[in-house]
Amino acid sequence: MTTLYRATFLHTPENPFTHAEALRAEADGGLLVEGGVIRARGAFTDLSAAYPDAPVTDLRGGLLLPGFIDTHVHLPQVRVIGGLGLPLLDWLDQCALPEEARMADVAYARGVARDFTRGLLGAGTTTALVFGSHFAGAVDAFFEEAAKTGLRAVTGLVVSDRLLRGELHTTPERAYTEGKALIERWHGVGRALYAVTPRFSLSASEGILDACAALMREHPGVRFTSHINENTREIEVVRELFPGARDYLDTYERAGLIGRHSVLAHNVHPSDRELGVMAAARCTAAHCPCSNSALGSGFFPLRRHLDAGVHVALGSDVGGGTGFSLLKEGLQAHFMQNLLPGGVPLNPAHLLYLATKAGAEALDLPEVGAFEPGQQFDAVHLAPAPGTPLDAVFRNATSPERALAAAFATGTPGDVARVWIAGDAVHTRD
Ligand SMILES: O=c1[nH]c(=O)c2nc[nH]c2[nH]1
Ligand SMILES: [Zn+2]
Repeated sequence: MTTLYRATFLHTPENPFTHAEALRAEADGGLLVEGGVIRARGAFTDLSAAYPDAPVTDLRGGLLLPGFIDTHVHLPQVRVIGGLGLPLLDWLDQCALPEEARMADVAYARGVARDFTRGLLGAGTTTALVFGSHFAGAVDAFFEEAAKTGLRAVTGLVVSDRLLRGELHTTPERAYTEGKALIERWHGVGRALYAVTPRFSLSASEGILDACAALMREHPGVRFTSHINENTREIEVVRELFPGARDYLDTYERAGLIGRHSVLAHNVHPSDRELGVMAAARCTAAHCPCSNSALGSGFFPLRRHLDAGVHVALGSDVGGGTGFSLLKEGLQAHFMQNLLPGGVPLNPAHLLYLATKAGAEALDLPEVGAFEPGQQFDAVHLAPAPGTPLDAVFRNATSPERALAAAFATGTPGDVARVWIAGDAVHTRD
């Protein structure tokens, strides 16, 4: 099936942190999509002349962006968003972990997976690196829900063997066998990819990190994700637990877990050595600004990451984060860099890149992240309801870039009118 989409569209096929003019915009643009793949892109008048028989879907009056890519979000925490006012370790104990224990019940986990997937798609997120559950049945339930809805999900069994609560602990042997079974069942099936996921070094012994490394070695192509350097108290505990490690990163590095397919969430308090190793390994820091603010974790040192050459993408970190919208994460990143002495001034091109192409790079998914011919048509149509302030800005914007800035400043999931993955409509606002 072929469709010619007519829209004001923007995308960042290049990295605006390293390329001038990275933001590409068409005020009256056309995207020719055939079988879910973008075949041609340009001014609408040119495309309609070249493809006069293609049926036109008219999306004028809003903005069409590549689908958002969330590189850090927790499946079992959708129902506990809003536990404000606690630092990380207290928030885990009081808010997150009691809910995560409920995921042992697969029927409960199915409901959570539905809420979660709806939250992502409704915010315009089409690809997500998802911290799964400590329970294999819940991870299965989420893979099934993602397959049903079309969401591109990269996820896995979360493993820990200490310092959480008994129900959430496993053993290195079980972590390996359950992980292996899930990889064999899901990795590379449809749009699903597996991510080996020790929760964080605080809750993961060397034995369980070694089990994770065995899964990575035996299944090339699976992704790796965990947390790092989020909170000063957490870092102290990790230092005590791993007296032989040079730093937090080293707890993963010496197990063989750091490489091109590794995504480490937060990294608010890194050392220069850690940044150097992350850059050399070409792994990614998933920056989660709303979570860092809500949990009081600190200001992400974006300048130091960029100077060291570390790739950075964006994560919502639901439920430490405050919702699924990567527009809100972009705005909060902008605020925090503004407030941080020596912070990086972030313009709309940076924000769009962080919310889209940067995530595709992080996950090594060249088929998504922008509107290049040959890429999948994963897209979000922002079309605010008539009479809203964002609608007023859109109707009076002097350029697509101005409208994009306003979308980050004041856009919400309520402004997401329609979302496509591989050309299929996966969400339509009521
Ligand atoms: O923001 C966070 N959310 C979590 O669930 C978590 N677990 C370990 N470290 C974490 N940080
Ligand atoms: Zn997290």
